[in-house]
Amino acid sequence: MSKKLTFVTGNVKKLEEIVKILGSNFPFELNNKSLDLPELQGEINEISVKKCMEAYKQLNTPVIVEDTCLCFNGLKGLPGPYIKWFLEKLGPEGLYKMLDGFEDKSAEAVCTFAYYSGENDDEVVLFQGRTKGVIVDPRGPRDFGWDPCFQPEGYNQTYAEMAKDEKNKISHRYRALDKLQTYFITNK
Ligand SMILES: O=P(O)(O)OP(=O)(O)OP(=O)(O)OC[C@H]1O[C@@H](n2cnc3c(O)ncnc32)[C@H](O)[C@@H]1O
Ligand SMILES: [Mg+2]
Repeated sequence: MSKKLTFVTGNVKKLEEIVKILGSNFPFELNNKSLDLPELQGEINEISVKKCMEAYKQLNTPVIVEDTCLCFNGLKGLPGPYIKWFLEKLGPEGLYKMLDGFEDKSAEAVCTFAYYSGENDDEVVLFQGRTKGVIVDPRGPRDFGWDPCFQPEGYNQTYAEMAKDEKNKISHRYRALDKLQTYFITNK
């Protein structure tokens, strides 16, 4: 193994899923570093690029970060990147109630990985995965974020009710990691 990459997150549940999804099929050594990185406001891609550069500034080594958004179509994409704060204050029930006055309960979970090698001519590379669904009255275990109120399209279970392996086959995170994996396997 030549390259070492550092994945920076303060979220253990994210890390757990990433390790499971990648399994042994990843050509680089992936270390984890827990930092609470500042997240600037803006559009999804811009936030990810800035988060990645901030991680690089702090660690000075090739880094990967991930940012997850939950976009309500009825609210024109909000809370989007601000979902963490909405979830923290309102909980999954409150997220569902936010859509009370809206007929459209559809939403999209968006996961963006950002990688920066730190090498001179390189830029931050993004890998994005999206999963469509609807926001429902929460059902299932409460161990990971907004999982209880997100029901993926074509399923009658919420992410929280699904077996972890099943979520990991269709999730926003899986889809983003699939692209990231292909990139690193091709650029070994
Ligand atoms: O250190 P980082 O990686 O930023 O970790 P974080 O917890 O701050 O994560 P984000 O900034 O990406 O904010 C996303 C929010 O959505 C939650 N979340 C992320 N992925 C999720 C998933 O697959 N299912 C449910 N909730 C999720 C997460 O717990 C946060 O509250
Ligand atoms: Mg964060």
